[in-house]
Amino acid sequence: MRKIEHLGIAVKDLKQSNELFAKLLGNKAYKEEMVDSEGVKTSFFQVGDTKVELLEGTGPDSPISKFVEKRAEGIHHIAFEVEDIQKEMERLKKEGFELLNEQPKTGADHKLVVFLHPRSTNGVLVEICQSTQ
Ligand SMILES: CC[C@@H](C(=O)O)C(=O)SCCNC(=O)CCNC(=O)[C@H](O)C(C)(C)COP(=O)(O)OP(=O)(O)OC[C@H]1O[C@@H](n2cnc3c(N)ncnc32)[C@H](O)[C@@H]1OP(=O)(O)O
Ligand SMILES: [Co+2]
Repeated sequence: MRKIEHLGIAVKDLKQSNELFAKLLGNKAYKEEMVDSEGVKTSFFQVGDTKVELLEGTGPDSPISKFVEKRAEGIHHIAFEVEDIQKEMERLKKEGFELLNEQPKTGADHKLVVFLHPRSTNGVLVEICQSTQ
């Protein structure tokens, strides 16, 4: 794995949180993007060599809405950048991690993504992602 690509933070209101994080980080989100397949609206902030991804659920079945409902707003996942996602999926499967999807999915910000179930990663939802750019 190359680096932490982003930290995903679940929020109730993306607009309000964009303002809050712009104040906190001293710069504005560089993009907003809907990912209908995941039921999320996202925004991205560059922080040095990595990013913060804010996520608001778009409906009650969204993983983000469920997370906020069951727990609270807060850190939702950690995303690691990989060079070859298929190769990394094979490696992680062999190591006994539980992959949540059989094939990479299209994520936000020009990425292919795969998630690992938090029960196989000490309670932390892990995303691995490969750039498509
Ligand atoms: C925008 C695209 C992409 C990107 O490009 O960056 C994204 O980041 S999308 C982010 C949103 N998408 C996802 O989160 C997809 C992967 N997640 C899932 O498949 C599910 O959320 C889940 C992790 C399998 C949980 O789903 P489910 O079992 O239906 O939910 P429950 O609410 O019943 O939770 C079961 C169990 O898991 C715990 N949980 C849920 N979410 C998390 C989390 N983010 N981190 C840690 N633990 C989590 C939840 O608390 C339950 O635990 P117990 O109560 O102890 O059973
Ligand atoms: Co993410």
